[in-house]
Amino acid sequence: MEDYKFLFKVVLIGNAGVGKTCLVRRFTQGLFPPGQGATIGVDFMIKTVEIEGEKIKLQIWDTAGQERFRSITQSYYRSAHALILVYDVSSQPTFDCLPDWLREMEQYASCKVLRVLVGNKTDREDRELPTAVGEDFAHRHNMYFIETSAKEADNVEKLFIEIAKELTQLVRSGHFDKDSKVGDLSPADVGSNVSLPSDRGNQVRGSDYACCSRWISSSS
Ligand SMILES: Nc1nc2c(ncn2[C@@H]2O[C@H](COP(=O)(O)OP(=O)(O)OP(=O)(O)O)[C@@H](O)[C@H]2O)c(=O)[nH]1
Repeated sequence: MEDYKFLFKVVLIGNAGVGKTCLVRRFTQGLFPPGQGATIGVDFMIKTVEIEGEKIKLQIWDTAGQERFRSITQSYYRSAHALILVYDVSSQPTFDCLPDWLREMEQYASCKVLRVLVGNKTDREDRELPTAVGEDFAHRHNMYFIETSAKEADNVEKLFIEIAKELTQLVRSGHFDKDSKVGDLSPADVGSNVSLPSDRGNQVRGSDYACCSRWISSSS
């Protein structure tokens, strides 16, 4: 058995070009990749972090933002413990699409999923979305909120560490079924220390979202 306490699946979604791949690369490899292409379908990376002396393995799924991959990427929502919905603070259209992404989440993800809204590219000088606008959206939809810059490595570590902390607490409090089986989308190396949202698929009950409605932080 591998040496970790919990394995969590974290899935990034959001419009093409908002910086999902850069956030994942920054966190897992510590770099800001120069001019890379759009994600095709889905990609994943693994990073183990330490939370209160325990090793927590994060399996981070980076999905393609382009519409044509939507049916592939949707199938990854259901086994996610956390969904990170990313928009670009310098692009109003990426923010305007958030309600569509929320509908997708409600349709395809577990109602127990931890939902995080991320406003990326805070380093840009042509910001269109003030912090308060993102905060307000997250608040209204019971999501955590944080602003990041993958380029400047601002809040990226914090984003993933806070998710790992929160998921660890949720598992310990019985929010997820501890020993439920791994979904069919997992790679072969997934060990037995895995917890999954027990309530999958379309059975969304609005009230269940309240359990995930806290803030991580906003950079101001
Ligand atoms: N200024 C700035 N640019 C960023 C940041 N993050 C990403 N970018 C740029 O935004 C563009 C798109 O980044 P990606 O990470 O490929 O975006 P994506 O969301 O993964 O896109 P898809 O794979 O098509 O869904 C690239 O040119 C990045 O260099 C950031 O924090 N600041």
